[in-house]
Amino acid sequence: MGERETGSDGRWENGKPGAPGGVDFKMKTIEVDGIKVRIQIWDTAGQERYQTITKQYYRRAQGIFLVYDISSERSYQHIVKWASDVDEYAPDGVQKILIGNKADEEHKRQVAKEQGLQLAREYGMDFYETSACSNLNIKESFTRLTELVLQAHRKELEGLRTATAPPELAQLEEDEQQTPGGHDNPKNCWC
Ligand SMILES: Nc1nc2c(ncn2[C@@H]2O[C@H](COP(=O)(O)OP(=O)(O)OP(=O)(O)O)[C@@H](O)[C@H]2O)c(=O)[nH]1
Repeated sequence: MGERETGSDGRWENGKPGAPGGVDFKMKTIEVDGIKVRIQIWDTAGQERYQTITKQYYRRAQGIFLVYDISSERSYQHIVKWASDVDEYAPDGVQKILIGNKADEEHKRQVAKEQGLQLAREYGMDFYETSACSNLNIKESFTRLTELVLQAHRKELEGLRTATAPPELAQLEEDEQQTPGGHDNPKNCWC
């Protein structure tokens, strides 16, 4: 989707150039529930000729936007194919959101909002109509997808928090005494 922001402090940053054909990479830091989350965004091309490459990027995805253009019935019909590719190549727990983009082009609309909602319901996904031009629902949809990814990885996050928490002082003293080279046994060493 054609995001247009650039720069740091919550705005888009261009990723390293040189990602292979059909893939655009950007990074952004957003805050969700008081947690600062740095997200990597891989924008894979829709064209058929890039499919072999772009499918490889699904494997490590944690969240995916399936995007159609509200002014193109054809792009809406294509979502079925994208969804089946995602099922085949993305990890099981991947979080997905359906997006109807170009909502600013109301005069060219070919896909009713209800059709988007209906498809999203069928797939059990959240749904947003967005506009990269008028900035409609861009922040909301990224925040929601990040929220879903965080929720899906809550257990891993809790594990990380526990693992990095500083041990209690008493625990440190206890560990020191059990160490072969600890003060209670100066003759012991590691060699
Ligand atoms: N009016 C309008 N135009 C948009 C919007 N988002 C993207 N565009 C235009 O649509 C065209 C395609 O945008 P891209 O960002 O290249 O779309 P893409 O899905 O990455 O295209 P592929 O790389 O072919 O998959 C460009 O001319 C954009 O300016 C939008 O929200 N509203």
